[in-house]
Amino acid sequence: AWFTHGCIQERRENPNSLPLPPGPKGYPIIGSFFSFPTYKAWLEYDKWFKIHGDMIYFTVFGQGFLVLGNIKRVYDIFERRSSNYSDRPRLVMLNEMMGWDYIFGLQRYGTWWRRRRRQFHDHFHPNVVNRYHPIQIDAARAFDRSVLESPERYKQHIRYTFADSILKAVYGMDVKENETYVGHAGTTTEGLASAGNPGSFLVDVFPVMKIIPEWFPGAEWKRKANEWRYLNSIVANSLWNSVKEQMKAGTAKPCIATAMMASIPDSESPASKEEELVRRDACAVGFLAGADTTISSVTSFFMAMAIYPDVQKKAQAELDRVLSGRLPEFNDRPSLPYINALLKESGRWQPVAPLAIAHMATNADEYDGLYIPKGTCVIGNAWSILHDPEIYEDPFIFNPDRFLKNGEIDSSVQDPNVASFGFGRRICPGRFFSDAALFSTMTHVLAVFDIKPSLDDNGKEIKIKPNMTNGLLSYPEPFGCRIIPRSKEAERLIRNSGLMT
Ligand code: HEM
Repeated sequence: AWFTHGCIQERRENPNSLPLPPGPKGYPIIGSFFSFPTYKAWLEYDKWFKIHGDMIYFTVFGQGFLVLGNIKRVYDIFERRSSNYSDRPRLVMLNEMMGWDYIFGLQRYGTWWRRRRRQFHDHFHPNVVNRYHPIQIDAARAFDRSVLESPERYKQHIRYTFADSILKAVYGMDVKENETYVGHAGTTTEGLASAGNPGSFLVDVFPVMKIIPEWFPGAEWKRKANEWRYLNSIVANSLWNSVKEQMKAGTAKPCIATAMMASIPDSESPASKEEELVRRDACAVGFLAGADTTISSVTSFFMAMAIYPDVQKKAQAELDRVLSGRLPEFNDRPSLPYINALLKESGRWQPVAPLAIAHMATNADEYDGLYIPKGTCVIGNAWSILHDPEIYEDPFIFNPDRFLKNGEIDSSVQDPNVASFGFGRRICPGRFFSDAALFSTMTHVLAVFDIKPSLDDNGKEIKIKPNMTNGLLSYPEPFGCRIIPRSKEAERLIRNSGLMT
């Protein structure tokens, strides 16, 4: 069995003998093992929806999978029946072997998860995230300066910028002194990206493979798992312990970690160790869950701007009108409808998590005359929802105008946030922080730089194909672009931006 929980279909739970949802034909025992998609599964599922309908069910070695293909299905299941569909499958590779268990995004639905999510929510809900706006503006301006110095390293600058703002907000620390941890976090999330979709590693299908030793031929995955596990334990503990030391010495800067530490009940009480662990984990998740997701979004934005120069020009024209020669601030946002539409389109065009993160059915259920077994792994295909041509005309084109009517955001067009940040009780709790990070970074780039495709040896622009990588988190495949200051005045604005913050 794949997961430690609920993988056996129990006949007595289906007293009405309802049929299972439709899906590809499987074989005895192995089920749909040979057709189980592991490469860009969202595209394969999208094809299956056209054959079997908007909800597909199949099994692989007894484990049931339900994939939901449109907004009605995800709403019915993840929102209206959220008490039954908020659990997570336990993946052997991710949870047991790579040591990702302390991250509540991957924890089972229950008290352990709820306590961490509540701590996290207290510091990331929409009414408090504006506390971090000054940090995010500083970071965006530092990003502009770094890109001016070395535009070819813009991807490293994105990582550095985001790490800087999250480190400051969560741990009150500067990225300069903590680059090692940023590197570790990057390496561990690479592991998460590759192992997070069910079926990515054979050990998920055959847990007995756990006992294979590292030195065994072909056991590279096992060596990798051990390395990721080691780095995870460093990331979980080191930054938290540093803040603890600083608090004792009276040198800690006020931040989320200090606020959380101050709220730990009396250190003599037996519960306090556990309370500390809950807070330590809630801080670490901010550092880990936010980085690569936001980085992928910003990189896709660069890719879109290089492919769609007219969109870029429109966005710059709007910024120029509103800013008249200064850099952006958060309170400019209501005056920037085209930029707001561009942000929405960035969340839709190349979703960072095309299948979100799989949920699991706690109990057997009956839905729409169909039977959903207990322990079914339930996947919302965010990619399909965000590329539904009925809702978004020409879905492969990057077109912010689809969200505008008479120069204002058209609220009748479906907001990509209904799928891009996941679903129901597990919806991304970092989305407000992320939205602000994307606004500040994208506006700071567009205000002062032009983004263009790289040139070939004959000085001709190289056409960029918007290809994305496989995995739980999907990133743009490498592409070349040039980032050039828009004018001498823009360059001066960037150089002086350090003096303004
Ligand atoms: C573009 C940026 C981001 C995207 C696209 C994104 C997307 C997602 C998705 C799809 C999920 C899974 C939801 C589900 O299970 O249905 C998720 C969960 C989560 N995200 Fe994000 N995220 C982003 C940024 C962030 C940031 C900046 C943070 C933290 C500061 C964060 C923290 C989390 C956490 C803690 C969870 C786990 C929630 C749970 O299981 O209860 N995310 N995110």
